[in-house]
Amino acid sequence: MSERPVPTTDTQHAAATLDGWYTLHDFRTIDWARLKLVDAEKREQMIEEFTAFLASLEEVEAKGEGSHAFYSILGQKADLVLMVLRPTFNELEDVERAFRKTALYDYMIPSYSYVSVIELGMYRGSGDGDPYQNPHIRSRLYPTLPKAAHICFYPMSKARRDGDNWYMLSMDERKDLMYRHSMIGRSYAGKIQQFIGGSTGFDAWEWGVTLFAEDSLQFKKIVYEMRFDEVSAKYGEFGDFYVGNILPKENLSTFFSV
Ligand code: VOV
Repeated sequence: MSERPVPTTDTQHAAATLDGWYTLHDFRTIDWARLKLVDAEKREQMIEEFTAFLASLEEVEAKGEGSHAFYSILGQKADLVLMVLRPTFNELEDVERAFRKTALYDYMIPSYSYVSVIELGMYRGSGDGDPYQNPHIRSRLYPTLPKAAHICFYPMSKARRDGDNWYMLSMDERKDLMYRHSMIGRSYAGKIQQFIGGSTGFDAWEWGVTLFAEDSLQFKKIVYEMRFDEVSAKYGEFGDFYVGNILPKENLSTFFSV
């Protein structure tokens, strides 16, 4: 049995999508001035408790029931991001609740958040059979997020301007443009892993783009190269970019040392 109805593509204006796990990006800024006032022993206890919270997320991931990524963020837009993937909105809320209960949470100021659902476009169809039963497709819809050295997140939309309106293009035109986009993407195989979250109706932009890489320079290279590609050059509209470094739970003491 398919978990979701199998979409058909060509008869509709909207490109059919396969939809996987719901995704929350929760960006937080640490209130360092307040944290400095906490004595060292209490701070260590808080870090221990937070480590246990991250370990509980790892257990869910090990069971294949969700995934997460925890990264520090460079610059002043945020200090941390917890990216969480779960089968339902309710389970995302469960994670938010558990996060809220940690003592360290009280020293974190919300800076940005983004809600989406892992999405695969079906511009080129999905092959024979029920795509939701195809192991390759499943591994992309319900992924275990990489533990790569670096993350880059940004929201984006496709333009709806007079003249350049993505949503007024024919399916064939969009298919052709997306094919060219995918060819650039493929040239970054082994360097960048991308996760596209569809967010129309969920958040302020239409997609949340999350990229992972071992070499942070690859983010600049792919985004710059794509700017010259028609899909991005004509139709791409972008929000703020958030970049950062993996934060393993073993490094929390160093991260929170003040
Ligand atoms: C590793 C790089 C990489 C690769 C291989 C890749 C491939 C593909 C394929 C094959 C497809 C279509 C089918 C599907 O699988 O969804 C997509 C779809 C999409 N992409 Fe992409 N993309 C990449 C990378 C990649 C980047 C860096 C960006 C940001 C664009 C930029 O200018 O900053 C992006 C955006 C998107 C979006 C917003 C969509 C959905 C658009 C829609 O209208 O539906 N993407 N993408």
